[in-house]
Amino acid sequence: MQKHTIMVCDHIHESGLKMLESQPDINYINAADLPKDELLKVVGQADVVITRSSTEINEAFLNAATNLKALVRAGVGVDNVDIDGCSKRGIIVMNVPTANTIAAVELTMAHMLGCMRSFPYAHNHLKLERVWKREKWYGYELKDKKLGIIGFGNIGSRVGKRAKAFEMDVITYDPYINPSKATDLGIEYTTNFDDILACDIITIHTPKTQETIGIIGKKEIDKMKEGVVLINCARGGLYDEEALYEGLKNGKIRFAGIDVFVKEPATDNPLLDLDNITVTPHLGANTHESQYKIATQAAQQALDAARGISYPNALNLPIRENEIPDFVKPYLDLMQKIGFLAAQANRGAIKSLKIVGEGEIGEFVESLATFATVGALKESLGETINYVNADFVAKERGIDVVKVSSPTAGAYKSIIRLRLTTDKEVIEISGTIFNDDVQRIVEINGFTLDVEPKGRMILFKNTDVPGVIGDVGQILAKYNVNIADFRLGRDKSGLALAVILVDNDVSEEVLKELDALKASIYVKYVIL
Ligand SMILES: NC(=O)c1ccc[n+]([C@@H]2O[C@H](COP(=O)([O-])OP(=O)(O)OC[C@H]3O[C@@H](n4cnc5c(N)ncnc54)[C@H](O)[C@@H]3O)[C@@H](O)[C@H]2O)c1
Ligand SMILES: O=C(O)[C@H](O)COP(=O)(O)O
Repeated sequence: MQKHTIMVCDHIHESGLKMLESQPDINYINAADLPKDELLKVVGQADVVITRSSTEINEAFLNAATNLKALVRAGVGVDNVDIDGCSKRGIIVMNVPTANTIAAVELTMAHMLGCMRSFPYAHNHLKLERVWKREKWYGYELKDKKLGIIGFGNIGSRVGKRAKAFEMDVITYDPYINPSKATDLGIEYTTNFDDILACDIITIHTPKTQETIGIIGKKEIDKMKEGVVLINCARGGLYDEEALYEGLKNGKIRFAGIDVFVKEPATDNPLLDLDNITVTPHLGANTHESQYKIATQAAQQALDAARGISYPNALNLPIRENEIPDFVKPYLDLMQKIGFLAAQANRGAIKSLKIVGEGEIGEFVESLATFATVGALKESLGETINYVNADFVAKERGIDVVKVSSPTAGAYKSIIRLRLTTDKEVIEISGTIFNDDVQRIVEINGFTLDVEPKGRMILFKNTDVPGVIGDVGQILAKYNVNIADFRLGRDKSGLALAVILVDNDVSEEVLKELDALKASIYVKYVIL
């Protein structure tokens, strides 16, 4: 039995570990307790890894992970993963997007309440210092305060709902959502960031991207109300930490609730020296319920990926299987075969690929191009080319990939065409699907045909003179090569192209003999 290795690089709930341990085809390695430099020495064994935010998936990791095919981030944020680096290497990156939503939402509410009532400070005063001083701990209420939410996705929107239950006035800024997502909940939607800066409390729930790093800095804090409260349970660095420190120190920011830091573990962070901040060590996802869900989902995703079954929540696959209509799938499969066929029939350094989708299939030309590229490069790169790295590899090799779509397809409902140009020649192949799933090559280099693309195929171009078919048949018979199907295309200039499907392997000797026929223009042999 072929065994796949799944390595767990960070601590996940034992429910997920048990799922991995119990699989006969899985070699499971728990490397969560290894120091990260030690991890690099063993990660080369892994086909699939499961990680959390504590493992940096950078160049050094990827260079060490020589067998890695897929990575499961057991959580939401992938700012610790070099996704481009993974894509270049054909590594599929998945996350587990919603399993920790509630945990993060509730921690955000806890921080908000903690900030309003100085909860941890009052607690420590009594518990650690044994001081009973009720008048020292007057707090503030959430009711009637205005909450500004930056980022209204899974977490932000649920924070909004809960804030409404506290009778807060809520406004959100998220340029990427349909405003009705907020307004349907009675939450104001704004495209003016200053509306957020004018709030009593501000919380952020965006991913960490070039656009959101430092989205709150000194300039923004200057515009805020005196005594504003800031919450960050999303990612360190969304609030510029120096500006946050300054604002807390000079009292412009009355209080902050912070779960995440630029550098973690954050035991040396100057923010910890302040006494108007509540901090937690990146606990947003750390509830029993959420970690159980994340670990079991991550383990299942890792198992499916290791076995090549599916890649749920893949972030760098250009095509999401569940978003592709059923009628498109056989065209994609056919396009990959056409790419493979074309590259075998026209060996050499590929210069360009022109992918055309006509008719209904036209709008899926991007996906057709990915499949054509995989097919065309499979001849030279074998299994190292896949749907994740196809675009990168084509670019790296200087292959010009041209995509054309047209709403009409002549006599067909849809037709797909590939023109593959190498340093030697050009080949053009077109295909279509009949009766929903019957694949057919309908044209090769201008010759109209009707061939099922499968198995061993001889392409024989010749001058269209009497006796050629008989000669070809005789040679194949002489070498015990059985003909399964013989399709002929002819053109007006007196040339013909035969596509001969055969049951047995065809040797060089046979091909040479066919090519030696007087009528022969070329002989090509391909295997699909
Ligand atoms: N502290 C924790 O342990 C913890 C736990 C879970 C999630 N998180 C983090 O919380 C964040 C949100 O997670 P989610 O599950 O809600 O993600 P999500 O993808 O559901 O929502 C993110 C939202 O941010 C919006 N957004 C993106 N760029 C924006 C911008 N420039 N301005 C305003 N809005 C923008 C998106 O449109 C989206 O609606 C992520 O950074 C995630 O890593 C942290
Ligand atoms: O993005 C996330 O899912 C959270 O920040 C949780 O990260 P963690 O798995 O490292 O706790």
